[in-house]
Amino acid sequence: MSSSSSAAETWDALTVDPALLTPMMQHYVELKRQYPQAILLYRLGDFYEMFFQDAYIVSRELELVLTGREGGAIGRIPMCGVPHHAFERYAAQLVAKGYALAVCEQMEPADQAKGLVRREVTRVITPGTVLEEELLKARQNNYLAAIVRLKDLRQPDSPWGLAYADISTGEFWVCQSAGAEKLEQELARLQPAEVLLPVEDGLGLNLVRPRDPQALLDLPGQYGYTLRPPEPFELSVARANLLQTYRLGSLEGLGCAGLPLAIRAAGGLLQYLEETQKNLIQEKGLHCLLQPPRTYQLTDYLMLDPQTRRNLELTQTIREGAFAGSLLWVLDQSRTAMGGRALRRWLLQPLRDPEPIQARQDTIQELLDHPSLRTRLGSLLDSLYDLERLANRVGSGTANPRELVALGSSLSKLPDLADLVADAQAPLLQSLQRVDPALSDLGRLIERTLLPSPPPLLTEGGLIQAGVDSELDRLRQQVEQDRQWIANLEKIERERTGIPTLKVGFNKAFGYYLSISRAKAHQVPDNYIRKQTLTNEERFITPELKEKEARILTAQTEINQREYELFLQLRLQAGSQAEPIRQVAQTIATIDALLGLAEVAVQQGYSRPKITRDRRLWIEQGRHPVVEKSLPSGLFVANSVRLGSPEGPDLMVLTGPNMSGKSTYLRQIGLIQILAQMGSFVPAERAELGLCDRIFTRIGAVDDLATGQSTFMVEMNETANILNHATEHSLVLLDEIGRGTATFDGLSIAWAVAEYLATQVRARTLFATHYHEMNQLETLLPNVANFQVVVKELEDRIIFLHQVQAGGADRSYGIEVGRMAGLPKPVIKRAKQVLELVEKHSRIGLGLRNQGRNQERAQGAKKNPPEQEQNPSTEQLPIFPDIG
Ligand SMILES: Nc1ncnc2c1ncn2[C@@H]1O[C@H](COP(=O)(O)OP(=O)(O)OP(=O)(O)O)[C@@H](O)[C@H]1O
Repeated sequence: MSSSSSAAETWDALTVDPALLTPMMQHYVELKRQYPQAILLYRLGDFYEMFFQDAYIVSRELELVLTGREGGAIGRIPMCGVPHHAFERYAAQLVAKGYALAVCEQMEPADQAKGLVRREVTRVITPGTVLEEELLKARQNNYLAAIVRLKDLRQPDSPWGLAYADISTGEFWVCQSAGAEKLEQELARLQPAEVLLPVEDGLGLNLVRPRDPQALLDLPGQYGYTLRPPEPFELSVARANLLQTYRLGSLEGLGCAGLPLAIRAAGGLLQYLEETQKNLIQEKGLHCLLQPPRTYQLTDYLMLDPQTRRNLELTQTIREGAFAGSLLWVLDQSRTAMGGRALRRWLLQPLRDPEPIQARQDTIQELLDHPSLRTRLGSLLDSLYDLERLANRVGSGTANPRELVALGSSLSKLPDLADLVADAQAPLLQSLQRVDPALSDLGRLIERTLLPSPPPLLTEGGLIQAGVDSELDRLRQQVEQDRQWIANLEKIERERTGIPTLKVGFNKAFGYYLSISRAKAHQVPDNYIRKQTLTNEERFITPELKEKEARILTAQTEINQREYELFLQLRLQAGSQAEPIRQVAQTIATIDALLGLAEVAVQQGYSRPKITRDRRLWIEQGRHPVVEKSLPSGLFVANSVRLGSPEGPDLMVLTGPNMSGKSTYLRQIGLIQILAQMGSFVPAERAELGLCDRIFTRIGAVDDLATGQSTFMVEMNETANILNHATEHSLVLLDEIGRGTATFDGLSIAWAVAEYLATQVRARTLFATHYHEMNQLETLLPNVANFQVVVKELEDRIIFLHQVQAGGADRSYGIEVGRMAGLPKPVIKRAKQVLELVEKHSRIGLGLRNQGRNQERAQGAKKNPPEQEQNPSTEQLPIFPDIG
């Protein structure tokens, strides 16, 4: 970096002495000090410029050239700019990286300014308050969250309150709970774009970007935090804010009256929006942008921790982080973006109450039974726009003409939608039968008022249909006549002057003119006034021509103004219906998501699972939804499972060679349970499933380099988490616990973990392992059963059958798999010798060879399970009785 720029690096717009700056830079610095937390984009002609530290940040983040500009006595100051027409693209990148932006516009044309051009910050965009369509992901919510915690969350069971909202759709939720782990789970589910946090010194550093080294120690570092002053988060202030915003007398109806931390978080969130969205809400208040908060409890839903979401590849694959290959990729056949968002929410937050699950199932069933309804519903949904986000665009008064047209065309289709489901039986479908007449009227009004393809700008006319407004029609007619007069002028003047090459032209500088070649210029009549002389032509005007032109211009300005006013009236009228639009949008989103699930069920042959209130996990001929779809049709081998019923085992020890399909089997069971609890049909011939409270997974080895933990440490952390939190209603999927350390340590841990899960927790567990010694557990505990994925052994190779059968495998075939992978022959030969020796001499091998003799004792232990439950000291099972 040059010496001048390194000097510049020390300049700080927040501390620089304004006396050293030009008047314009003084103004910049003044604004920057009002928005210290944001990057200030300062409009200069066709560019948004950034100066001082912002110039460095933006040039680094967007890989743009860092330049400089004379700043006054101070000399050159660093500068970086983006062209105004590319604003949205650059803004999207900065917001995605967690920056807040303050956008300063020119409020008057530079050539009309007396002195300094008037400039103002017209909006502040923060990652959680984005409304612009271009900056939002269509099929994902964009959440702003607020957290209130009483003390450091690293202290056990520390209570917290959470509020979150998506201001592009109007959703607003609150909850209150305790314990850092649960809060982390909620944040991982929501992936908030921005988290608000009250802090005592909230005005110092007030933006902590994702992965900022200064991150708050008791909160996950992958989110961006905006530190806020504490007052709006105080209970009395927050409560008053909620009551006032939603014009309520009490919070009882919202269900959060007794949840002070949730109320505080909600109040802080509302106040932040009031502050940052001033422009949007000034006339109407925040209730037009956000629905009243809905209260939920974590126990209303199947809890999925971040590892489980990742391991089961619910929304993205583990390896590439890609959407293709995830469960959502298979499931999402929704036609609208709002349906896509609903489905994603359901997948990340499956239900635990059988009733709403059955309501979704009933809808899917009815759609399955009526193929023509599916087809017609599908094509109607295809023609609908994102009503949920459009509701908020009109509610906030930011919708452009095209968006209003989209709203109108969607609303006027509501009666057609109602007709389609007129005979429907499922209550969710029936909820589309009642169309609020105010909405279909509004749809028709918009369609009657606006032209079908208006320009994106509001001020250039071309918005309003003929016949809507008599004054507008009169002005248009007058302009039309005057234009016609000008169009005829050419013919008339050619005849009058006898100059056949005479033309009527128009340019921005002079307006209309009559053009005549220089050779004929002497023939012009007296009333022609010469305006401009070019090489080959002379340009003239006449008083009459100018008069018509002036009339056209004035009328055009009036037309534009009138159209603009009519548009604003219409938008305001639409805005007053934001809440009913939002509600119908949510119903349509639900139906769209369910129609997509019905299509998947048809295409992939899914069946309706029976939801039970017990602990059964019965799946007949289940398949992995993603692996099945990735393989040629018919190649996936279906497998069954029966766990958790009174007569069935709780814990399955699953053995089998590498590559045989153990992980796939484990995952498919987790995925089927999630599908069932989100209300979907499942890839199985039949399934009967009790509702789970949580699904835990410990699958695969992922180094958590970011936290400096080794693979084994991560594995142990995750295992500890499972043992400490699983209940008898949980489903636990464990793949190769203990393989990250020495064999004997690993086996010992695996054994103890399985034993604890089977006897203490009694969670339904699938325990895949290469330690065949674990098969002994079956002989010792009544609720453990051995299964294996079988292979066919040929003389020179093994064939993977991917079939799960009762009984434990006695071999790993690890060496065979190594040979298939191309390990050199001498290595394979030597490995076989070593294996033989190890098996002969290891304590484990010895113990297991002796186990036959201990079978009887073991059977005795098996017959007395209640005693084991009551007295933990008897649960230590005799593994090596003859040796120890
Ligand atoms: N039921 C099945 N039907 C058809 N193919 C399958 C089936 N299960 C697994 N496979 C295929 O076998 C591959 C290996 O499966 P998986 O990763 O589940 O094996 P694994 O036993 O867990 O292996 P390892 O012990 O090495 O981790 C999968 O990528 C898939 O292509």
